[in-house]
Amino acid sequence: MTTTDPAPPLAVDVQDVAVHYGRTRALDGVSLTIPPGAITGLLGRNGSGKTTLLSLLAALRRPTRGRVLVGGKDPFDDEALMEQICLVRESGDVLADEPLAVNLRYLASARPAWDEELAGRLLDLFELPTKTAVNKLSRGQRSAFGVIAGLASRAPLTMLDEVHLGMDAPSRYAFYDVLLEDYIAHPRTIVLSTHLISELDKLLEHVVVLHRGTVLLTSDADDLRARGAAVTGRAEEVDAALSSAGALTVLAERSLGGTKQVTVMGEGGALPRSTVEGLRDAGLEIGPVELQDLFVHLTDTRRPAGAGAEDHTGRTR
Ligand SMILES: Nc1ncnc2c1ncn2[C@@H]1O[C@H](COP(=O)(O)OP(=O)(O)OP(=O)(O)O)[C@@H](O)[C@H]1O
Repeated sequence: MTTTDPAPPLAVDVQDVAVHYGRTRALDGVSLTIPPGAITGLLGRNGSGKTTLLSLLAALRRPTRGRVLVGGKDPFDDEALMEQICLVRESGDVLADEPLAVNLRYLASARPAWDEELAGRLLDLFELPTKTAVNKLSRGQRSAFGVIAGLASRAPLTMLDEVHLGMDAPSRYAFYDVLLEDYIAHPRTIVLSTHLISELDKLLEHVVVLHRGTVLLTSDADDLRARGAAVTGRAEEVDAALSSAGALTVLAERSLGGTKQVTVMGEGGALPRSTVEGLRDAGLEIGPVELQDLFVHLTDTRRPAGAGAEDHTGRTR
């Protein structure tokens, strides 16, 4: 490999990891893998352990128990490997009193694959003032700076921890476009921790859901989408077809005028093909399930543990 060859995307392997902050178990018995060269969504409710997990992958802390491997190696105390790992957090790891331009020069010197041209293009896109100190920027401007730091680093493992949360909608959608375009041109492992699941749905290729410090689910995103379907049609036709469709779990219902969309999930895994065909034969439109609906269902703490499947009227079968 010459010095100009980009480093390959890095895989992540987390083995039976625990992180305890005093009596708080931020992570407990967490084992998961993150595939190299894919965009992974790290999802979880507030306090589920996302930031703690990312800080382990970036070698900012050691686990209380277990092993973290990035590209097959322990990143802790491995400077060459740490250069390949970029974590951008909303709190920002920046020279807060220094102007943006100084921060960008620092990043360019610290990141082997830093792309000056991309950084400049994003500065223009987000209209950031380069002479202003970071601590004088608005929240949205600081978020945009975090996005620039993450994307222009082109790190083989790039992790953005809710960094785009403070950006307004046009800026966020511009970010998603640039992220996808740059990821296709320069494949790397990207992990996005986010609460804005519906906005990112189509970008995600792999999903990890943490819940109360444990792994609730880890899956290829398309396999997850195939567990359910969004069924749309005239309200009475949707109701009639679903009531004779067998055991299904209703994730969400939306109505507009006489039209209804019900998002359903098959019991214990994928939705049977025969069920989908039956609904289609009834003249209903079948679309993919939204990850947001699955996420809300899976992490709904109001649902009693071990509750049976519900039909579309909410009755347990
Ligand atoms: N430095 C710390 N000291 C003590 N407890 C902590 C510390 N950092 C996190 N925790 C606790 O660990 C748990 C996991 O926190 P973490 O920040 O990893 O969650 P998160 O999923 O990123 O949450 P959010 O979505 O709200 O940002 C929480 O209960 C939190 O209160």
